[in-house]
Amino acid sequence: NSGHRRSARLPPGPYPFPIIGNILQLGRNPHQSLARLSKTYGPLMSLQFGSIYTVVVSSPEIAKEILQKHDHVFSGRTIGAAAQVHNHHNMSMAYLPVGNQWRKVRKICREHMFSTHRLEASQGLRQEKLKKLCDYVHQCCVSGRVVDIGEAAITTSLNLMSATLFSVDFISFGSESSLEWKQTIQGLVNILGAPNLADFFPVLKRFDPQGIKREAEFYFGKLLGMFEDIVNQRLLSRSTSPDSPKKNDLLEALLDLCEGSEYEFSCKNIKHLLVDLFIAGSDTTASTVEWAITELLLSPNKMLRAKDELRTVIGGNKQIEESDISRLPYLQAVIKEVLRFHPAGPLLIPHKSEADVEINGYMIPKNTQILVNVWAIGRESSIWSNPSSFEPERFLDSKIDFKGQDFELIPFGSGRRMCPGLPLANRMIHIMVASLIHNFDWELEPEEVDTREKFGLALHKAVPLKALPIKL
Ligand code: HEM
Repeated sequence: NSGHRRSARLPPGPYPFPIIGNILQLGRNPHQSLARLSKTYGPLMSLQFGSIYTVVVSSPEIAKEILQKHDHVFSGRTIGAAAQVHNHHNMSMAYLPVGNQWRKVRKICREHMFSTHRLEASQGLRQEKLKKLCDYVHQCCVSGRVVDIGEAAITTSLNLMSATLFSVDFISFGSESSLEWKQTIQGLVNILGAPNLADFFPVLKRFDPQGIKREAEFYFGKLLGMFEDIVNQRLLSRSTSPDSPKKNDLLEALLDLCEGSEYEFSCKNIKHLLVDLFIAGSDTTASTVEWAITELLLSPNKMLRAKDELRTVIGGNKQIEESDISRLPYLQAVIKEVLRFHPAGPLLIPHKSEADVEINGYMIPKNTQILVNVWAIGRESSIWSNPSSFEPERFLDSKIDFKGQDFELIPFGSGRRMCPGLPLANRMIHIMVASLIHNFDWELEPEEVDTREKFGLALHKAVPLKALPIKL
């Protein structure tokens, strides 16, 4: 609150206007505006968004202080009105405070979904979905149709996720149900990422001036209903044919947990967990794939190098498998470079301080919203040479990785709130990008590629990439 401002020890920042504070300075692309402001005010900067006092972190050193050294204090979340509908925030992994229930949900996912063992067991399911992507692009080749890469990527990431989570043949390219899933999930992603005046000004909360809460209620309700159908179908098949072999997926494990007493987990918890995983995992993965293909098309030499590596390591017409990834160092460097240059969560998910803490000689009061600008860190010229050019080579002789230990590259965050989906995301991104470039050549249409960004819960291309596939 504005009282904090009078203390000389708060981090510096631009002057806040009465009532609105610094809201107008956010602009359309807050990650870019905040990166510019931090050039003036430094890597620990204060802003006031209506009633929400916010600190923006823009250097690896301070990110380390916040996400590692003082992790226990900064692991809270600020929760907007949109996330509170259907009581989601009280069951959601992404919004629950760090405590027993949050630990329980993270543990369930770690053990039953993201462990190497589980991911190895489910990779065959993903392999089938990858083949669908290749078949679809192949059809486009035959009929001379351009492919909207972002669309193809979101359909595929939804399919890869649904295969891993509940082995359902989810959506097919261009089908009606596919459109419904995509629109519902993207609708929810957009609504959760949209700045809401009712969050900045609590007096407006009950008026819902932008209709965000209403829209969130609609999309959440729809998605919860869709997952309910899937859960009910599985419950039915478990009860009608108890002797048939168990499915090797997260849903089966979750239903087992519901039946056991160990976890106190209910069908309701399952639905809310599935919502979280789909919201956090599908759009982020798809937009990363779209950026990767965009950057490779803009740098024909790098595209050639990535294709050469695939031809040498995998050979001819074979489809890539997840176990090939470790033998593809150039592809890995490409994906690291994409995550540096176009991190899907440019400001992470906002954190919140749970107590007063001193960082770098400045006071950060309890309940401060914390934004970590990983986009700015990724483009900082004192850390990276030629930060605004796409150079996967920079990672070839470097040990820097995005697993949360190297604070100059933290697209998945770090510390206890770090993205739990990283091991799955890592596999999905590599196999999608590899499939798209190994099996096809691409011709750009139109000639010029637009690389502007559109801010949201996931950072997207403002103009979708469309390219014509050519069968090799
Ligand atoms: C390119 C792909 C992805 C990127 C860049 C990404 C990035 C992130 C980031 C930056 C956070 C917030 C970390 C923080 O607040 O400090 C996060 C949280 C989260 N991610 Fe991911 N993610 C990706 C894919 C996935 C996938 C595939 C899943 C699940 C299947 C997933 C599930 C989650 C969940 C549930 C959270 C909330 C965790 C919590 O608050 O405890 N993400 N992710």
